[in-house]
Amino acid sequence: MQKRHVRSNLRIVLFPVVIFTVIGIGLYIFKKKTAPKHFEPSYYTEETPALLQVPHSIYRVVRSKSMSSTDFPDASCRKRKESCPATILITGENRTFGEGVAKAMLISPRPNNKSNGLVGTSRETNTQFGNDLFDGGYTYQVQSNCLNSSPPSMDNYIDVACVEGLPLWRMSYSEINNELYKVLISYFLFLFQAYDFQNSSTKGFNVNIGYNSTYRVRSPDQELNPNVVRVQKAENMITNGFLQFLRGPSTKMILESVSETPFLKFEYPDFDQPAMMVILYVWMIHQLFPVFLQSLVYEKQQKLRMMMAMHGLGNEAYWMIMYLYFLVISILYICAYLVAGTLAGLPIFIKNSVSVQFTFYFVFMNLQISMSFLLSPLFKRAKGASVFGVFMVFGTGLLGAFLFRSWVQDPSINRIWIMALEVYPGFALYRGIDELEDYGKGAAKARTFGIQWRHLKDNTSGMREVLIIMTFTWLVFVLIAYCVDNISSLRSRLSFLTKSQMNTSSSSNSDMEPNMFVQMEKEDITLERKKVEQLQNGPNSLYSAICYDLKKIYPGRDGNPDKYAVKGAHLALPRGECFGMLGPNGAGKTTFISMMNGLLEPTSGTASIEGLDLRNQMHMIHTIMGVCPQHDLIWDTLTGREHLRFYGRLKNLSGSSLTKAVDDSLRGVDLLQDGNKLAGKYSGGMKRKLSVAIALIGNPKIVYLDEPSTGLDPASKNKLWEVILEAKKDRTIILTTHSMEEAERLCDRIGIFADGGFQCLGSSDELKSRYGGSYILTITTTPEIIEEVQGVIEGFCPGATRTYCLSGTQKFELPKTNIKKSEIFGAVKLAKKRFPIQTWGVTETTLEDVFIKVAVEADSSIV
Ligand SMILES: Nc1ncnc2c1ncn2[C@@H]1O[C@H](COP(=O)(O)OP(=O)(O)OP(=O)(O)O)[C@@H](O)[C@H]1O
Repeated sequence: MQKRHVRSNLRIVLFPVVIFTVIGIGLYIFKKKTAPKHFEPSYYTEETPALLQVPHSIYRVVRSKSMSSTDFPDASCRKRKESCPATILITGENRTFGEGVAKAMLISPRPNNKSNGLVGTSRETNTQFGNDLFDGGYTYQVQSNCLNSSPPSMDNYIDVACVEGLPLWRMSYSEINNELYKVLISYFLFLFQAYDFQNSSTKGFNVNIGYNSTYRVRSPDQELNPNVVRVQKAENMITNGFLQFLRGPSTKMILESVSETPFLKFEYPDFDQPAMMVILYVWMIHQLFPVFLQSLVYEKQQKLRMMMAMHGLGNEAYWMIMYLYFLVISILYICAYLVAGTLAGLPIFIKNSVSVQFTFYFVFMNLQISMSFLLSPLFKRAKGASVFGVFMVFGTGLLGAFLFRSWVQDPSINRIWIMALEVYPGFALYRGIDELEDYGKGAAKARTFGIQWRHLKDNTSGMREVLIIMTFTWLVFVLIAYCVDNISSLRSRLSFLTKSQMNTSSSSNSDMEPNMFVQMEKEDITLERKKVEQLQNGPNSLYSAICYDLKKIYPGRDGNPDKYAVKGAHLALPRGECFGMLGPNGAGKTTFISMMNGLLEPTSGTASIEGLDLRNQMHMIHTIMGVCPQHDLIWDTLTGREHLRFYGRLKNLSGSSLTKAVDDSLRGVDLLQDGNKLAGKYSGGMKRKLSVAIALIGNPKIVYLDEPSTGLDPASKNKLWEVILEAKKDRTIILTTHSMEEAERLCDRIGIFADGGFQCLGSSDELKSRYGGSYILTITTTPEIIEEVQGVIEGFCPGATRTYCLSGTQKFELPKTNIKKSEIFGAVKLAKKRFPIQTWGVTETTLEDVFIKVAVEADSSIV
């Protein structure tokens, strides 16, 4: 069945490919345009100033009572901005040498704070070099003193401050370690740097450098390892100090900067005002929602789902098939989306973990499918559902970007509210994609990796939050959608319970019914009722379908009284019988058939089909039932053969027996040549033939045919009748028709249904002899003499009644008991001598006459 949308499914799955191809081309052009001309085509290397890690003023260590050393700066320096010195602890075997080198290491005062002398930053980093120098935080010039320096200022958009380096001598490195430990653990303060000159002298320089190792990075195996931050500059400073100590200030050995290996330099265009790319991704992923919703509503609107149910496809199976079908499309779509996005070179796809991305989209797709099931009962028309879906998708993207995003970023909004909003799947999708985009872009800038599974361990992770919420919402939606879908059958089961209680509490419920039900029952109807009552006592292998007093009352709405559509029908149909139901419009035929095929729940009474009870075994009855509804319920996008294969499978046919059954069906209804044509391109008659073939495939035990030959040409009609006559041999057929010819040709018994009940039952001949014991005389004269003609007819046949009179043409019913056919001929001959007769004729009663008579009688008997 699901093959029917191959092309449209392919179009859907290729949609992201098209979009990302366009974006990829756009980015390629952008890249070409913006690539620096003086570099190799698109490769680039970046220089980073070599920096020191300097603690921010408030974290620099000062003297306190708990510390044994008294040479630390006084705490009063904290009151003045950036005036606390940065302490450098030094030790070694030779104090004079060590203090000399440390002093030479610090650069002389530079009053103008020019960036030429920049050496340190207080900014945290998780890279060795920290090339984010210009991204906030103070930048320091470490000098021997800051007496003449200007206060912190802006230089080339960088805050530059002078910081005084304060070397303090300690007796041993263990003393330094002791102080470093105390300072760090007890006060959360940081010393600037520590140097152990060991046995260094003017002849040789051996140094051990102490650095701040509180910056940590995660290693690939998830360990938190200390990051060796900015040690290069510390090393260079002390080496330079040693050189200057030996050779004087004119000799310098300065590490200015470090260069990375070349990398592909490409800044992605910043579309993110406001979150344009995120909106696009949200639309692309969410666009399957209207497709699914429309598809579900379409099957309901076209009654295809009902048709499938009537052929044995249970609710659960339908759910499963549709769900899996949508899921397969979704998975293909996600794959196409991820591959196309990656090929287009977008960071959100390249930088983030593929498995995280796939999991996120997979969970959302499931949520989206369950939401389609949940909302589908709200719509009657597929177009309405589709329009709603499209608006919802577009609205979600826009609301997400312009409202929801700002709420997420606003720390003053309680997280609970954000989580409540994320219960709406569109916002959860927006949040997730926004996270992926942020991680992707950030990673592209820093040339690291985007979101990984380990990021989801963090309790504050937005992705973790939406994944949990979406999974929860998905399960809830599935549960609610399933309950809503089954609510009608649940209700009917409950109503059946109350009805059976009613039936057991009172043997007859006739006192519930209005007086108008009470009318004289015809003899044939009484016989049928008695037969049914006898059959009620035990199963009978001869009878395929038995109706026990089926009744249907439609509840009155808007102040109207209840409508008694079927007032109690008894019927016993032997196997192999084709039973015809005739009746005027509104008589209750469709209601009766709908109760029999499970579309409507009887108000009371029941029926047994092949021993199965209509009230609680309908799902089993569906598997042995075939239905040709009044209006063709077929998929325009499936071929006739595919229809038959689908319904054949529902009837448990498979393999070669299925192929044979399909071929025989197509041949039977003369559609073999057009079997592979789309049913949407069939003519009205061809569709009708297909509907009949669908009803008969799979050897059903009982078949309902509602006006099967409507719209067929005489030749096709005859062919179809042959098929039905052949089919009725080993099954029971109930057929409704307005064609007397069809009823007479196909039906073994006919029941005329009027005013909510059978008015007569019997074969065509029985009915004609029972209800039509008269000749019909049709006579046409000039209109002026119709009274005279009527007088003559009534004169020669007492009891003659005029049933029709229009512009000179009159019809008379002449009771067979009062006149012979030859006497009619003689009388007309005599009449011709008195007045001119244009045309005349005598016929026996037809089924049509019986029909009209019975219908009129039923109509006039209504109180
Ligand atoms: N859902 C409903 N709610 C209320 N009344 C209904 C409903 N469906 C049918 N009826 C009424 O029940 C009566 C029987 O309708 P039904 O459709 O069974 O007649 P019918 O014999 O099939 O007519 P037709 O030959 O025109 O199809 C009609 O008076 C109709 O108005």
